[in-house]
Amino acid sequence: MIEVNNLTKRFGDFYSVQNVDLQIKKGEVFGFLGPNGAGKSTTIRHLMGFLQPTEGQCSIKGLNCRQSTAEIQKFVGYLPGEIAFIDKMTGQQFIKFIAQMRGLHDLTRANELMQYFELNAAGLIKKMSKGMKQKVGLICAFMHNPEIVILDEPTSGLDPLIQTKFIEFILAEKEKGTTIFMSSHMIEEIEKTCDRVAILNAGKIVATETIADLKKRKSKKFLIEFQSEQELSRFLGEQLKIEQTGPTQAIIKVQGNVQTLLHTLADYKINDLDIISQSLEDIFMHYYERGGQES
Ligand SMILES: Nc1ncnc2c1ncn2[C@@H]1O[C@H](COP(=O)(O)OP(=O)(O)OP(=O)(O)O)[C@@H](O)[C@H]1O
Repeated sequence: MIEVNNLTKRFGDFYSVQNVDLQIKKGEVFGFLGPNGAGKSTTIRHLMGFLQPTEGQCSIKGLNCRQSTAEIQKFVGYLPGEIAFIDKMTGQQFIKFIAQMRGLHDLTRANELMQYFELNAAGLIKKMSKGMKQKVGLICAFMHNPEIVILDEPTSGLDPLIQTKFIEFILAEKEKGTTIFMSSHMIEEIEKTCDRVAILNAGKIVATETIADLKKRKSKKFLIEFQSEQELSRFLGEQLKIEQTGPTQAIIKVQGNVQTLLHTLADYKINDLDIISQSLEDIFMHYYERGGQES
């Protein structure tokens, strides 16, 4: 549905994105993560046909994004990272203006969305908060019921309540079969909504994974307080991933089955045991910091 092949963009001597490959299937919700300046918006701008690739190409439904921009925009909904609003318009006037440009006369869906996202769009855009402007952008991206939606940091500026509503909204769109490609810094929203995720670091894709696979790799840490130093030193001889964190305390990292650890612990005198679950955020952080080398 969405194809990015060997996309490379150079600004002067600087490579903003390099050899980026992405394939997003029909009906898939695909997350695009990466630290600030990784090249997410640059990739998205190529998909919308706003930038000419230095190398490679992007296509949506088989249409070249640079050559068929107008045609693609008919069936794609787009939320830019920074929206160019016409400040002297009210939110309602802007939504109507974008609808007219799209040849959309029925504003039923736009009104439903305004209600859903709790937006009063009667006021001037220039007087709106960042979150209100973001809601105007979201309504413009979805009001024509597009089959493909491309969102650049959709929850930026939204309060936690609306972020939660946004997650429910995306899940409902997914049910309807909408194909969604979204960049984000919110790992929770990616975890809850996406089928797959690609991680970009310094212009290059460092990982493309299903959320299900990432979740399987989550490890657990067991923080154990032994009754004595002798018990801990005896335990240090076990074939486990043990890190001593105090005279009688150790952390054991377990991935997957905890049976071996529990079985081993039965032979030791312990005072206390705490379990620390690794979050998906911890897994992502490895990609962010090390450029893809997971520990
Ligand atoms: N028109 C441009 N001219 C020169 N450099 C640019 C241009 N557009 C983007 N860049 C550079 O390309 C890199 C990637 O920028 P981009 O906006 O794509 O990152 P991003 O991943 O979207 O970041 P963020 O999470 O901060 O929004 C940055 O170093 C940026 O300065």
